[in-house]
Amino acid sequence: MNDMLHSSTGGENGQLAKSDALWRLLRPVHLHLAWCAILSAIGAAAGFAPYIAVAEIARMMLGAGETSGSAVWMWVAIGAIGAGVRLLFIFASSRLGHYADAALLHDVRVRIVSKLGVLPLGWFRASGSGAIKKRMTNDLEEMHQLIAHALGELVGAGAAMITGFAYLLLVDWRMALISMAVLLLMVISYRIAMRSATTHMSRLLAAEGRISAASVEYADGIAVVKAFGTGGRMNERFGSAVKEHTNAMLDWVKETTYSSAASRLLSSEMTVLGVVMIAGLALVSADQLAMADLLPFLVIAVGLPTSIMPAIQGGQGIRKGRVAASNIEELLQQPALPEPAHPKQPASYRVELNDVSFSYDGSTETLSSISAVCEPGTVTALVGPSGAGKSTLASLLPRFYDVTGGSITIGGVDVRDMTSETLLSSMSLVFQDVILLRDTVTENIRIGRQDASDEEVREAARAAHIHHVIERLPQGYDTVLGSGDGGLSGGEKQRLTIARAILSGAPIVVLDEATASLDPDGETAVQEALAKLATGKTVIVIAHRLHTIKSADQILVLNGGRLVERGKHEELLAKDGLYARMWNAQQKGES
Ligand SMILES: Nc1ncnc2c1ncn2[C@@H]1O[C@H](COP(=O)(O)OP(=O)(O)OP(=O)(O)O)[C@@H](O)[C@H]1O
Repeated sequence: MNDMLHSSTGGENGQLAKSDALWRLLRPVHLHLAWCAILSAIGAAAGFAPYIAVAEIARMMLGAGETSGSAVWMWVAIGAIGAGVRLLFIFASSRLGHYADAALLHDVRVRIVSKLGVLPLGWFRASGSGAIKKRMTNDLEEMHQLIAHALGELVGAGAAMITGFAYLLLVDWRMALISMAVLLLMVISYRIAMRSATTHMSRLLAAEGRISAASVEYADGIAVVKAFGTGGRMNERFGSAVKEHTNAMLDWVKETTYSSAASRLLSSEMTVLGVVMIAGLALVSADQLAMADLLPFLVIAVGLPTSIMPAIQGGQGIRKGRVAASNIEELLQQPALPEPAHPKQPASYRVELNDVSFSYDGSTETLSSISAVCEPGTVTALVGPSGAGKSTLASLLPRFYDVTGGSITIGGVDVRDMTSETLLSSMSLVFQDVILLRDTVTENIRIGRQDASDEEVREAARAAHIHHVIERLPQGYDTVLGSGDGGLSGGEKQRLTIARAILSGAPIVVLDEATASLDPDGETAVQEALAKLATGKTVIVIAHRLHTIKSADQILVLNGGRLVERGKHEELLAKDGLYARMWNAQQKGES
């Protein structure tokens, strides 16, 4: 069943495109691979020489051919040379395969990394880290298997079978055809067993996906599971995914019981031996075949099924490699963020939205005709119901995506006319999903400005009201943080990123206020840290709790991707529109 699990997982659709992708990706090592295949074929063919030598010597002993001592020694020499050539050529082919593999994968890795460096940041958000990791690890591993192993295995197995049959045909064509028929039956029964592999495999993969999602959900939500007992929907989801996986597996096993057993029976050496013996002895007793000519079939035909599995596995390796190559090529063909031919430097840090529209899919407008000016030294708050487009609008400033209509300018220069470096170094981004690197606290803050001294890092931490928290950590500023670290609370992590932003000193600050409610002390600390960060800068803040932006210089109220109200807190309350309704609702909720 394991063989079946690894069999074809895709239909014929797109096979051509996948082959093209593989061909293109392998272009730099085409010559290496051709040599690798040639060496492997010669090695595998030469590997038959010792068996042929044994068969020929046995034939001579039984009087079917030349019996001179020199002929025996000649066959001994041929056998020994064949074994030597096999060792040498298979070794050389494997070396060459691994050499081509190292050269190509180095090249592909470099291309992927440089591509990741120029892709729009929005692509990363949309793809998710899992998909990127898959390209960098699983797909590259499949390519490695193809180049370093599968190709050689497939060609070697093919060459071995062709050489074996060619020799057997020379000995006796009838017996050779009988042996071939048994192997053909084996391949046919294997194909029957694999007939519905695609459907079963998709079902199994879907079930595996659900098990993995349910496991992540379970691990992430373990606190809730423990707090509310071990039952509940999470267990149900996990249980049903496991059950579906088992059923899919059982259905497949049930359906393929006979064909699988038949292919195993036919592929067994005993079956080939039995058929060869019966057919051979029948021909011998009918005086159609010399006893000595039966020997090569007992020695060689019986060994031929052993080449079939490597051939099938090599074929599967190539199929998987093709899918991996098409995934990698898809990534390499993602359009890069266009960089300006003649980059400009902004004269100031006045942010202007001019009739900005944006659509994720090119048809539905997520933002429509938004115009506003954010002056340096002021705070602009973006508010509105969930899904109004606040995060989308904020993400257009650092060019996570490019506007689809209108323009965004900084100091009069369109953001698309600045290099990514100029643009990103002009702004600090403080988002809710705090990313901490697996590194020390100091280095996590120093991301803000690489050349900052330890003292400057501490200064920024003090300004962000996080210094005293860091001091209490086991190794202070040298404590190593990272995903899953339990050392810092949500508010503390956010203040750490604020310290980063303070250190960078970027003149524009885009921040997404935390939606998670902090304890009053934590919230005051975050607010004070933000106030320090914002001083004298162009600040654009996505606000969820309206009381935190009461004193903003301007509040832009978004609804359904449109700018429906703008003004200061009091002015908007007096308007008695959407903002006033949101304010009243939040006041009521809090009281
Ligand atoms: N990557 C994306 N691809 C397609 N549509 C998206 C994407 N991100 C957001 N949207 C859609 O765009 C619309 C605006 O979403 P956005 O996240 O900007 O709203 P928001 O006002 O920030 O909401 P919230 O307060 O809940 O964060 C929503 O309908 C959302 O489903």
